[in-house]
Amino acid sequence: MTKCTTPLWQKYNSGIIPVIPDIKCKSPGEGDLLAGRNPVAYAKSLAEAGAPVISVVTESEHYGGSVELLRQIAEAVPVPILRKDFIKTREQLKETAQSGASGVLLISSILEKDQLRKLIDGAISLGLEPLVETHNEEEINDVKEFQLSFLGINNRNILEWEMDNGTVNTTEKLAQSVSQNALVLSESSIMSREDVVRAIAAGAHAVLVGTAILKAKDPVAMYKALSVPRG
Ligand SMILES: O=C(O)c1ccccc1NCC(=O)[C@H](O)[C@H](O)COP(=O)(O)O
Repeated sequence: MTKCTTPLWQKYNSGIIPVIPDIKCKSPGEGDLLAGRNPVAYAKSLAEAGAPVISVVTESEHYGGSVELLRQIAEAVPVPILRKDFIKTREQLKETAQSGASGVLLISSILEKDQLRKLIDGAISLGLEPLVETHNEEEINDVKEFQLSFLGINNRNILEWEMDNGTVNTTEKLAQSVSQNALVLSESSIMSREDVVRAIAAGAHAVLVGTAILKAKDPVAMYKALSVPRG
């Protein structure tokens, strides 16, 4: 039950910092991010560049995504796909599994603890690897009772719709407080190699990057530039 973390650990153990590209068609802060590109072709190019996992934002109103896009990318790309959305129900988990995703984001700030527990169990029972996302010390403490293989630290407060200035400082503050033997993913606001190095030095094992790759003149070159050797 480690569909996403296995390839991430393999990359990490090979000495390269694993970078998960995040595909979002637009964002509240940046507007259109695809600039006329086909998101499926974009996903394929990043898988070919070495991405061990690809993340797809399916929320439609703010990020322009869809479950249909998730399905198309999962069908076209030979690496595990992680679904990012505001998942609150078992129905959404079923839809995620049926679309061909391997992992699913569960956001601790929008879920009661019991609801989160049920969704973690539900995801696992459907063959999905849950990525449980936190943003502050309280949330890190709240999820300590769960045995997690994949834990996210979002450098932004997702409830502010990307209008806040997230920084890797959040990962630097929180990564050492993670008590599980989990793969720790630093998400959002990672713009440079220096940010990647800082996140890993703080205790993260992998990073998730959307905007910096999407906005680069040459996304594949940017992807490779961010995939730096570890320490
Ligand atoms: O991260 C979330 O909790 C989330 C949930 C549902 C839809 C979108 C969500 N966040 C947006 C992202 O996933 C960011 O695109 C991602 O963290 C990359 O951030 P950035 O590199 O700053 O574009």
